[in-house]
Amino acid sequence: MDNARFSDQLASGCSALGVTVGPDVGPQLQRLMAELLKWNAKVNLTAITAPEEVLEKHFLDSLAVLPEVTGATSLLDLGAGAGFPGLPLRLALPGLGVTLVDTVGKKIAFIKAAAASLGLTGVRGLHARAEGKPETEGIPRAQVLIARAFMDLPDWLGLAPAYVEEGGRVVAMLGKAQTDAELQARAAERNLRVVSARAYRLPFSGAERQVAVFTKG
Ligand SMILES: C[S@@+](CC[C@H](N)C(=O)[O-])C[C@H]1O[C@@H](n2cnc3c(N)ncnc32)[C@H](O)[C@@H]1O
Repeated sequence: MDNARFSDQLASGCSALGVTVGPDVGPQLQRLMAELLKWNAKVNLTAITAPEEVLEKHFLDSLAVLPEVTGATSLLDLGAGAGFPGLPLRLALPGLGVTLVDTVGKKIAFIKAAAASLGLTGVRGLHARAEGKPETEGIPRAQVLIARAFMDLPDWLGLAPAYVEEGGRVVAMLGKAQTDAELQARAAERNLRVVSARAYRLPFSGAERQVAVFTKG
């Protein structure tokens, strides 16, 4: 994908999603894509490798949740894989400190290398397993905890509160939409409250997504 097409697709995708990013974000995402595809040729980081799909399914899907993250100063991305959604969110929100956690060392090695290559400050890759004990795991709490394609919602909501600072929120990026009643029930099981839930579609494939936000009590 050449630069002009990448810029056009990013702009039209952001517009369809109702999000805005600064002028530096496009070139930085292009560099991130180049790093991802270079690494992925040697080590398996993601099954999504066609540039158009990386742009839509990794980059734009990550940026789609900007409204749920904007305003936070710290973000913890559990099960970040090759850095999604944490890395695109950090690119769009330069003041955000982001910790990305994964059990797979090569994914964390990629995140660190990509952050260094892009000159990103405030990005920490952590090779760890999240099991609900942040102190012993060495995983810091954050104002906003986020995960995409990490665990089933009930398991995720069971684990999540341990990683959120007081007054913080849990952002769940869901492939399969839940009804309001289902979200309320899942939240109540874990002594959480639903703050918001929003369905959206990826701009080119039309794939359905949902983002739900929870807070304690
Ligand atoms: C399906 S991938 C999703 C990756 C990324 N969030 C995305 O949406 O592209 C799930 C990731 O969670 C990681 N993972 C699974 N259980 C974990 C745990 N308990 N702690 C940290 N990472 C975990 C896996 O290694 C894998 O990289």
